[in-house]
Amino acid sequence: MVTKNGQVFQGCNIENASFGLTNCAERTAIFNAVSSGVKTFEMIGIYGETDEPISPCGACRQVLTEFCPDEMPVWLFSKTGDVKKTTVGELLPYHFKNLT
Ligand SMILES: O=c1ccn([C@H]2C[C@H](O)[C@@H](CO)O2)c(=O)[nH]1
Ligand SMILES: [Zn+2]
Repeated sequence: MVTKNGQVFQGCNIENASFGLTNCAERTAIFNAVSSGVKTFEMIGIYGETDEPISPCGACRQVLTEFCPDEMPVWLFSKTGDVKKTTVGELLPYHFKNLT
């Protein structure tokens, strides 16, 4: 995750024996930044050991929408170097927003 002021916060998949509690790399990176007091983001790159560019799960998409603007670039990478560029808003259209 690259912040507006040029910092880079990394994340990794943090697995748990109770699978649903696993924290994906994307959310780890966001929480890493937020827990360091940084909440303005420029772009995120997501890498997977996959044949196709990896795609974030629904939970990470929701968290991305809450901390990042819809137009923020999201770069998806595969193990072979293929790259796909998308945005937070494209990944989760019509997303839930806090209305209060
Ligand atoms: O089969 C899979 C698919 C995705 N991820 C994780 C790795 C990384 O945290 C995130 C990327 O979206 O998903 C896995 O661990 N296993
Ligand atoms: Zn995820």
